[in-house]
Amino acid sequence: MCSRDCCSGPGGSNRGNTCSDKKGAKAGSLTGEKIIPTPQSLLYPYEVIEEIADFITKGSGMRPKIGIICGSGLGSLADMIQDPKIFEYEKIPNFPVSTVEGHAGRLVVGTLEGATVMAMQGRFHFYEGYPLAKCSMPVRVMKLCGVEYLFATNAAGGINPRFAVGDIMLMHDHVNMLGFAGNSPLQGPNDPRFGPRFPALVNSYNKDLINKAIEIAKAMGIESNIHVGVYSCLGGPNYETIAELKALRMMGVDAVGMSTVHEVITARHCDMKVFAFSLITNKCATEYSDKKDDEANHDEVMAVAKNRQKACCELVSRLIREIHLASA
Ligand SMILES: O=P(O)(O)O[C@@H]1C[C@H](O)[C@@H](CO)O1
Ligand code: HPA
Repeated sequence: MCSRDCCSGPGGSNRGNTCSDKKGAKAGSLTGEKIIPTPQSLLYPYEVIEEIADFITKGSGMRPKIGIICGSGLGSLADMIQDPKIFEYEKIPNFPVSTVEGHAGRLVVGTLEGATVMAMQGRFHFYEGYPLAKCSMPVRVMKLCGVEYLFATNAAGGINPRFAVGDIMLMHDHVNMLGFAGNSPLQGPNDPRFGPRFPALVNSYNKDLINKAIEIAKAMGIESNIHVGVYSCLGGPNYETIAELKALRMMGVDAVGMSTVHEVITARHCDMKVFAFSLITNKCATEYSDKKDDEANHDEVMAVAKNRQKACCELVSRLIREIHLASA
């Protein structure tokens, strides 16, 4: 049994894949260590991503243009897809499995508002024990399937006091807390077939798509529930302390979650256009109190997502329609 990350972690086994231990190499090093740190980018070489992408494009007979990542409780975004071809994660070679409630664990390929799309009904989080490169590996699969636009969605806690539960925050920037701690999905040798060694991240969130989404929200009559703001990803799985939330607010963060940022970094590295939003599922307290209401919990997150799925679905489908019409 290999002790490297590619073979260990949730979902565990290395299914049919890339690990050199399979070919008989011994885990170990000159110093006798049993665990060899593997640079993140070596976990999924280009050729492996290409194999996964081929599996999906051949299996679906499609080259999707738009990729969607469904946040916690937002799996219904993928239920809108017409003529869906469904790939259970556990049946996709070298794919991790989803371990979180509200993340079904399947890839859905089909059409939505005339556009070809692929949606992840279930994403991978750092706190599940996956390294960031593994969490965001599906974004590279999307790229090699032909995806040009990434729609990333998440459930998040609202730190901005103006935000109410059920509001939608269009992301226009992020604060990468895991990056501050020295972690990146791009860590390790760079493969220029994906993108440059030092990608710039200013203007990561496509302004045209944000503006179109605001227009759509106006047309839907939900303008007062829409904000534009800054998201930050922490490692989780614990929710934040009051002191952490205060610090995030001072840094200009409006909403906090446990995903998306590393997916956006990976998408921008390979030059995808990005649209992302947070559904505010709970308000984060930034003052000390004894109120139990101040404590976030996943059941509440899921319940709010369920209540607001209709609005989220409409926003996403209308925006996809605009992209499709503009390129037709
Ligand atoms: O996958 P997302 O970011 O939507 O999920 C959020 C963060 C945690 O996974 C979970 C906490 O309730 O919801
Ligand atoms: O308050 C939160 N913090 C972190 N992640 C979250 N996901 C939903 N709500 C939250």
